[in-house]
Amino acid sequence: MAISTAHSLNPTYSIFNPTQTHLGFSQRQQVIYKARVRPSYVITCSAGDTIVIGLAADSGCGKSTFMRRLTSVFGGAAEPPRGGNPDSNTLISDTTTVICLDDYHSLDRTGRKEKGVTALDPRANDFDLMYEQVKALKSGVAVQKPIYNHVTGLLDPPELIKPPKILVIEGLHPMYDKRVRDLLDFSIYLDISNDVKFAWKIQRDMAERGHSLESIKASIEARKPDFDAYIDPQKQYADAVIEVLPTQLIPGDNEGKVLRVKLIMKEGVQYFSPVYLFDEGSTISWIPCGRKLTCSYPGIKFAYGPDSYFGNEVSILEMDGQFDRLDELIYVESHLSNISTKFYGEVTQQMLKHSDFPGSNNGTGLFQTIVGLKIRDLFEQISSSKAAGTLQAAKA
Ligand SMILES: Nc1ncnc2c1ncn2[C@@H]1O[C@H](COP(=O)(O)OP(=O)(O)OP(=O)(O)O)[C@@H](O)[C@H]1O
Ligand SMILES: O=C(CO)[C@H](O)[C@H](O)COP(=O)(O)O
Repeated sequence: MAISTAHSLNPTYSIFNPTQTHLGFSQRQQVIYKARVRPSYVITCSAGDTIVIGLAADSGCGKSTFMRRLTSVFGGAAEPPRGGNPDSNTLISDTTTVICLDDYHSLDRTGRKEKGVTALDPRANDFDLMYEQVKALKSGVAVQKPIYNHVTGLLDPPELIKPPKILVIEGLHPMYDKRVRDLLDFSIYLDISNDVKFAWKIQRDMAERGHSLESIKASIEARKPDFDAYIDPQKQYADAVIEVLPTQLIPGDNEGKVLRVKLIMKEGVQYFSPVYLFDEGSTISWIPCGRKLTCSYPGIKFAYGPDSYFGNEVSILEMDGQFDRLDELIYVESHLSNISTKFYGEVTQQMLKHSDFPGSNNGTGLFQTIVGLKIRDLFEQISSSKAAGTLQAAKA
């Protein structure tokens, strides 16, 4: 994608209204903030073919892991912008650009502390800027996106983001603001139940970040009211939800190691046809353990069927338990339809390729991989329908 002569767009496109105050920022704070993040736009030659995917979840719920699986489906490594801020949250590959919506925090760590708001509170985020920039990228215009630095807790100088083929916006609020939501071609919500979230947080923040059990509990409790008010309700808008629950195969289990995972897929979404097990629309329960699939205690159970979710018609595919041998996943894959693979065994191949990623032996990894393949399929369908439209217009 070539970039034409860079120049600012019409000043009326400016994001910041000088009369608007950002949650009671002082005059000085506003000046610093605006200087840091005020975007300078660049017009590109792109025809605006970018498709936009939204991925919502709370912090520590597997968004990065999912993104690594998704970018791998398209091939090529995803890396931060070359020569840019080493603390950038952006990941760029040949096909995809993943931006983290934390970059639209309008209050830095100190600012949030002073105002007594969490990062989940919409008042700590700049939805006008998020909307303008996602809209610009979708229509082929590069933007100077702010960076929220998780190391320092400050807003860093912006980085240039060019319109990619696929733009993924991941974070706390991709579906909160209707204007941003309406720009999404497909949306996903990772719904991690409290017990499981707690187990994952302990595992990561205690082992890798040296936090105490008490501080992890306190941080989860402090975020919960805002999580319930602003993050969780977004799942009603998602085209696909990956819900992660404690297993039902071990009565009273609270270890969070064996998981029951549901893939909830909305019916009637353009360019997306839900995956099914054995027979589309039937209600099925399947225990695949036996000669073709090795299962140690507590085994594996699949379920599939139609259902309703927030008043929408959905299909739900469920897996409870974990795989002993990933190569045998091919047996399960061969019973799934509409998985949008390009060759027999592609799901199994992807899972084997990333067997070291968290969740590779259970439904989280399996369903994330399948959603990645569905996104590739959606992208290809949208691209070919746009190409067909362009050809027709040229003929007319
Ligand atoms: N499917 C999974 N199974 C088990 N543990 C998982 C799974 N996904 C994530 N985790 C755990 O949660 C931690 C956070 O995962 P990840 O970094 O992908 O989440 P995130 O949503 O990107 O987090 P953050 O927003 O805080 O950067 C991992 O280190 C791992 O311990
Ligand atoms: O919920 C979060 C999303 O990742 C973070 O807590 C939020 O971005 C604030 O970051 P930090 O804790 O580094 O100040």
